[in-house]
Amino acid sequence: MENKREILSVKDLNKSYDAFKLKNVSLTLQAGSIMGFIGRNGAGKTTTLKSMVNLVHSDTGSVEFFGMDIKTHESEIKQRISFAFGGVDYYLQKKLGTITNVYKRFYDQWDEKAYEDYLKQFELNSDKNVKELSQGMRVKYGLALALSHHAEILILDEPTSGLDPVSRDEILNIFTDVVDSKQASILFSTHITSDLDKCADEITYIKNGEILVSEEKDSFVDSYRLVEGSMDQLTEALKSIIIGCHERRGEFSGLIKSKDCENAQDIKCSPADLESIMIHIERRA
Ligand SMILES: Nc1ncnc2c1ncn2[C@@H]1O[C@H](COP(=O)(O)OP(=O)(O)OP(=O)(O)O)[C@@H](O)[C@H]1O
Repeated sequence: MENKREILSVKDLNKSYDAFKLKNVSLTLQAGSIMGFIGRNGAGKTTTLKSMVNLVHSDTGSVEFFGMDIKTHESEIKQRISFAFGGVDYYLQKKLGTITNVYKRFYDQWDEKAYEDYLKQFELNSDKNVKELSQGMRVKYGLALALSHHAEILILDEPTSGLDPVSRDEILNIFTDVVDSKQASILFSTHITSDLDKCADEITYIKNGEILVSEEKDSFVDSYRLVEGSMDQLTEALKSIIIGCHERRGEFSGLIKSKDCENAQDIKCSPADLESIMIHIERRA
């Protein structure tokens, strides 16, 4: 990626609830990139994202946006970022125009022309109430707000959940347009790994409150291969390198590290995708 510049740095975040711990969570986001944040239900994605923007108070650790600490420069940082946890699903009885009039007062860099353009592009009508919008339209409205104050980083918790494949594709296209035109970088959580296959540059994977991996998506995906075969092909040597082996109807499937491919000759070995990697890693004891 050209012009790597770190615009978000999370270091060793810890947060304890009664039955859950976020443990030493660290990640960095580069300018001009889309980072997908994945993990099972309850793995700690929302807690991490909320801790970043100080909606959850971490016990220890630091979060810096543009080199400034969120705890000491919160209002300055919040002028330059945007975050959304779910689509706009509050003030259901209010017109979009009314909500926008309140929202825009918080932002020094509000750009009315950009906002009008996004409304047009997303086919949204200011005179409609939120309750009249579909889920996809609510997400688009949230994006129109986020993008109209020149936010440099968008932090979005499951922005595509509940959307049909066509609406999801539209949202992902908007993400890539925004990043490619250098308007903003995006960090978003999702369970829909195929969305990330389409648009993410980087992947951060959290498991049980700990970051398992945070790196470039292509190299992460390429570091694994999917192996399949009949049970009699599952030798002791293969068992020692296979990850998350699963047996079904006399056939096994699992992951191996790409570097171990030469030890799995005569076995069907194919490229992995994020979904298969996640499934097998989660199956690992
Ligand atoms: N305010 C809270 N008090 C106590 N426990 C909490 C609180 N908020 C979250 N948790 C717990 O922390 C864990 C992580 O929750 P979190 O919402 O961060 O997970 P997630 O990865 O976003 O999950 P999902 O994909 O289901 O949205 C869960 O076990 C949850 O019950």
